[in-house]
Amino acid sequence: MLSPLATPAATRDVLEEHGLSTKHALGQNFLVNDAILQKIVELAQLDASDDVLEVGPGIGTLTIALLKCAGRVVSVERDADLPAVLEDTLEPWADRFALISKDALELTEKDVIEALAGYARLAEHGGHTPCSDSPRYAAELRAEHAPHARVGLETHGADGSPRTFPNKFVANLPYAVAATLVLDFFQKFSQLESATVMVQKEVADRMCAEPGSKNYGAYTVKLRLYAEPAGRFLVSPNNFFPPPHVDSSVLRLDRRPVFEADGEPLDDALLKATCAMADAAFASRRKTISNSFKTYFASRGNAGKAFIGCIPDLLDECGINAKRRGETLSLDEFIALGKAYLRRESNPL
Ligand SMILES: C[S@@+](CC[C@H](N)C(=O)[O-])C[C@H]1O[C@@H](n2cnc3c(N)ncnc32)[C@H](O)[C@@H]1O
Repeated sequence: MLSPLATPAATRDVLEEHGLSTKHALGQNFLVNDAILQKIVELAQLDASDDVLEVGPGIGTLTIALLKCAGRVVSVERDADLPAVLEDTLEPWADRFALISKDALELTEKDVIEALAGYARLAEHGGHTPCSDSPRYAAELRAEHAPHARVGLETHGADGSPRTFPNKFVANLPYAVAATLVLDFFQKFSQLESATVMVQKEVADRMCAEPGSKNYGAYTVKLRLYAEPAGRFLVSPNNFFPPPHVDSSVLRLDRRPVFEADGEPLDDALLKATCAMADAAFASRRKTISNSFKTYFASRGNAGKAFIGCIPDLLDECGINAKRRGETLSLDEFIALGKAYLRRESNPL
């Protein structure tokens, strides 16, 4: 068994011991089936060289599975009642686990570096860190002395190549913020190689949607600039305590290896412009792309209104028929629009 907490009885017992009950407002639907944990860690392809970022450890059910299969785990939890629980349930792994108590939507790189500095302190003081003399921990020891230096995020992969922490994001996410968090983390943590996340099934459908389908929208385009779906499976409500009212999916997204359009790297300005083109194309989903662009720019002040006259040329330059709808455009066409947009001397972004 990967996690002794993955049963309804064990989950109820832990909550009762601490005088707690689940909080619906925080999306607290705890996993109670070990077979699902097994499938999550398999999909995430974890090994001891992986450093994992988790959002919402809850009482630690999935966290234990992560600690058994990966190297270090840093978890972010918003519920102020849970650190005391996690101190108990994760006690055997205290040397490889760090908790950041805050809203994951506000997580910064600095928070993660400070969590790493915590590991370094343990290593230096003998702690319980079993591999404190391994090269993987050298960077953290340096982080102790310069906790805000970027070097604090350096670590080494299984093949000994340098990389930065955390390289994998694995979580059973609070559904209300799941879509936002996944996109935000791919944008914010450039070192993330993949995200393996439990989300509401409909959110997974949006993340995986292809052009021309009803689930394809501005969010899909933005996420797919950063990552590609690499596998998923369905999870029914009876695998949670309490059961949610929706079906869930676990989805793995792998970072796109290189951001390229016509052989050129996508820089931040182009990523931002391409995201704006996605918002513009889906501003009025039922309208033609030309009219949807007009609606979008009309709502963006005088500079936006002034840009409306450029829309026919912009579409023409990218070989996009003005009568098409946003949902038919491929990722490459959105990137082409972003590039053409940036070529304009004055743009309202
Ligand atoms: C679906 S539960 C998952 C719990 C546990 N990982 C499991 O699989 O059983 C979601 C968790 O996210 C936490 N949470 C909710 N909103 C959050 C936020 N904005 N930032 C960090 N954690 C949050 C909840 O308190 C809860 O522990």
